[in-house]
Amino acid sequence: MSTAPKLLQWVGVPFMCLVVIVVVRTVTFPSYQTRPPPCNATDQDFIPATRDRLDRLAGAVTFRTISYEPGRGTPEELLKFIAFIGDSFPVLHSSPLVTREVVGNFSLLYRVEGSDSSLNPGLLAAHLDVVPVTEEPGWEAEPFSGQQKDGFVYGRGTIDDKHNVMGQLEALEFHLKRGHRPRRTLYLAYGHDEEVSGYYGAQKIGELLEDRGVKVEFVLDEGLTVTKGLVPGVAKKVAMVGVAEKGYLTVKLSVRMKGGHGSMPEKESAIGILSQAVANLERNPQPNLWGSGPERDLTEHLATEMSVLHRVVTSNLWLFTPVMRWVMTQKAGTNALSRTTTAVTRFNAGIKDNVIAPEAVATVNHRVHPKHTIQEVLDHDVKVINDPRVKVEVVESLVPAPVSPSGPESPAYLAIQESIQQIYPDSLVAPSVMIGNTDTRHYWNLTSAIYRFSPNVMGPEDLARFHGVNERISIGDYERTMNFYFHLMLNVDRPLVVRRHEHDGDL
Ligand SMILES: N[C@@H](Cc1ccccc1)C(=O)O
Ligand SMILES: CCCCCC(=O)O
Ligand SMILES: [Zn+2]
Ligand SMILES: [Zn+2]
Repeated sequence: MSTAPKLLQWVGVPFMCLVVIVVVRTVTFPSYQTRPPPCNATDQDFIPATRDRLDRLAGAVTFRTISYEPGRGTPEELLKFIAFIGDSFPVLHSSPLVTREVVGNFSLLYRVEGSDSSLNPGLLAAHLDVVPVTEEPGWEAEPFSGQQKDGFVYGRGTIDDKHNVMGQLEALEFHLKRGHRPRRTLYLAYGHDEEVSGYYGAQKIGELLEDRGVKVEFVLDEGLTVTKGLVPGVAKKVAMVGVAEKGYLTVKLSVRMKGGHGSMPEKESAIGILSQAVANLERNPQPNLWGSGPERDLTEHLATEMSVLHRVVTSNLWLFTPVMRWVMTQKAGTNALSRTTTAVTRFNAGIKDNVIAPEAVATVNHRVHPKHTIQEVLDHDVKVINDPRVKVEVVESLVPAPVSPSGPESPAYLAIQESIQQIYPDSLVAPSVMIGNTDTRHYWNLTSAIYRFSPNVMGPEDLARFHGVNERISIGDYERTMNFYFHLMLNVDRPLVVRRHEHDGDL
């Protein structure tokens, strides 16, 4: 037999088999998207973003409740904010159903007594503090003004995380004002130092609840959001519910050399050596683990909603994972889902123009992929730095969170999904990995059903607003935030058993 037919036989036939398998899997790949039972909410079951509600959010933003370091914040601002909250929600604060405790001097723990003690309490979390404002220019409104402009409320904390604090309290106030008596006891836990790991706030709340033997049905804290234009190949909005949370590892790099007069420098300096180490870290990212952890579920939950080419790839990850690994690293948001990230967040050296710096110090902030270990991340750093003169020290670390149940195995997850779909009927919902860290680390012993989600919409251009310039929330999104919590409080106020959710294809 001549070469050509033999080549065809040896290459053509297997290739055709491959094509058939890829096509069959694409057309038969299951849809994970479902719709909840019809919502029987009436027009009265709606919280409008009225002037007074917007003014309360704007008022909350004016308090400079900045966290700098663990144990170093702005106590007087926190006390003013706490008093403002007390004045803003008179029904809630005078209800016989509600008790409020101040924990760790500046954190708040509300308990709303439910009538059915057979139901485990639920816990909604958020935080009172914010990160500082850097000297980066570009704010279109004063960062602590709460200014309402062009349909947005501007300011530090408007999406991280005062919209959740105020949105939850507005929803509860609205329920209680109408005489609603919850069946399920509900905790509202507001830490005052989340931005510096929550050791004096949420940790104390978690310990206090544990000491009381409290077990909760679920925890919902801040997290990723409803996203648009973030998932390659998906035109619809995608609500990403964090069922997992990356760990973190903060590393201090330091180099000590001989100082001296700027006129007689040695061949190498502490600054130069450390700069090279930092450059090596940035040029050699931690391994790409996309597809080995819960981020795979996010993609597979959206496969049937994607444009054809993306759908072929995501329905055949057995073959195309290397392709996905490349695609997902092209943008910061999806890269953060794929690997342990490396962010050099501080670099300090030198005291005077004509003095050789005897020391250079840098801080590296890693967010650890769920399938990575702290030691593996450290080993990679040391290997890549490849210079014994650079001292590598662990400042703080946290292992990745346990993965919470999602989908049909988790009624709490479905109640969150249902609430999202009632507010964003055109949005898809999928489990995801929380790429930042939250106070939920302090609630691991209270339940295995821990979720991270914030009910506002973020596009690619919005991600930089977290901890960045022009943090803002649209009036529409704040209205949807309040109403998400209104519906959630109703959707969890029954025994959480799995209810049949119709598959999109069934409708
Ligand atoms: N939530 C903030 C601050 C934080 C960092 C690390 C642990 C806990 C909280 C972040 O993710 O950056
Ligand atoms: C990315 C969303 C926020 C992460 C938690 C925080 O910075 O408070
Ligand atoms: Zn936050
Ligand atoms: Zn934050």
